[in-house]
Amino acid sequence: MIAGQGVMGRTGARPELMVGREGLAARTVVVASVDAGLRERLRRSLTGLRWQVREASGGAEAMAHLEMARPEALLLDSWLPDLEVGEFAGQIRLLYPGVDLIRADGGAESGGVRSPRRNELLHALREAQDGGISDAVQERVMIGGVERVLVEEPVRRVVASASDDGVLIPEMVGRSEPMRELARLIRLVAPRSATVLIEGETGTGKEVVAKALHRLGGRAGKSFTVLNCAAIPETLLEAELFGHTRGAFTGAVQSRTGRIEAAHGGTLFLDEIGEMPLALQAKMLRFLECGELQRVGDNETVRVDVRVIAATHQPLEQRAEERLFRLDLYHRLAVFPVEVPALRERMEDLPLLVAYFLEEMGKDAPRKGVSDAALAKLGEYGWPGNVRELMHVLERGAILAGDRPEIGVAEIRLRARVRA
Ligand SMILES: Nc1ncnc2c1ncn2[C@@H]1O[C@H](COP(=O)(O)OP(=O)(O)OP(=O)(O)O)[C@@H](O)[C@H]1O
Repeated sequence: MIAGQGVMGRTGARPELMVGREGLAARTVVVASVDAGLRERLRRSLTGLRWQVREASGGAEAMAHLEMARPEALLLDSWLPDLEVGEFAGQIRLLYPGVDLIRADGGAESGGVRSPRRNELLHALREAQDGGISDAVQERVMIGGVERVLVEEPVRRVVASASDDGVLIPEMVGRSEPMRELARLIRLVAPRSATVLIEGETGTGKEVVAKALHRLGGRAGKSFTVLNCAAIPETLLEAELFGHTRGAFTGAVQSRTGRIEAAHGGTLFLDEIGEMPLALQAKMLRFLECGELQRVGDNETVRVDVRVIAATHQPLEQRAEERLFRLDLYHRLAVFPVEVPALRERMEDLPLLVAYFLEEMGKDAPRKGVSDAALAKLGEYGWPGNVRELMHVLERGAILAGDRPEIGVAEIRLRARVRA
């Protein structure tokens, strides 16, 4: 069965996914590494590339997967806790000559014919390895009487290349043109300290983009702090962001560090920035311009080094023109604007996203597939809630399918009035 006639009909793209009782991801790869972070990054990127990933933290576990899962490929880290890698690789060659062996240390077995499949896996491996490396230079300094770790501009091992359009971001599932463009922009701006404004409808993945910017930048090893400006009452937001001294206002029984100061050295993600009250916007602008802030009720100025990434689902420029948002703050935030596409604008990514979420759900419960008709139904929908809505529809579908291995058309419950 070939998936996604409905999707194909919509976009003209040809999803290469196989669906049916075997599930959507037809190819299997074993990832053998003691590094859980590397395995996780590989699992995410390879799942997006339609691989079913079996993880092994050592050689013996990898061997068991090779025996049980009969995979097409094995990605082997340069060190294993229980077996000597070179010897293990030699055994694999003998016992499983049909398995594509890719070694992280570039050992002899990683040669051979450079098939598209090998290239794809090698590429994913390099990406995942780079994602784990932070070459940030750290320095301890005293700020406001407190020792802080300051992160200098990093000397990154891998510098983003604007022309490298084949390189996607592992945690962002999608290979459509809008996602390629987004990945290109992320890679360009991540290593810089410029403020980024992420715009996009609800559920498109703005926070995913913000995290990718943090991970690929020089502050990867530092904190990533999220503050949703819409979730905190207006009266508390200033103190939450900037901190306050004891007695600064009724109820301030002790002094408190604000989120900006707490994020020192790292990245501060201001979600729903459009909801920030106008009075606070002036204070935020001052901080962005000089990197200094004053706690509520305090005269002392504190210098804070933080990268600010903001997100909005509102048309912020328009709100600024309507004087609902400060125009000067808009320009300061939008040094580098990034637009995350709505799901309906990249429907060719739908099968990949479905495969990815089924795989994710398969970690806690028996893995399910999706019938052709169900996938077609998903392809005909308008997705006002974007990727988040797709995830929830699949979760609900999997529960409704009960013990059946496949989510059928009846289990796909969509909001009636928003069909494309
Ligand atoms: N490209 C993607 N690949 C994988 N998962 C994604 C992708 N985009 C979004 N998601 C998932 O969808 C959910 C919603 O994403 P996220 O919270 O980043 O959206 P958002 O645009 O910030 O939403 P909101 O505007 O409501 O804050 C999350 O669970 C996220 O992991």
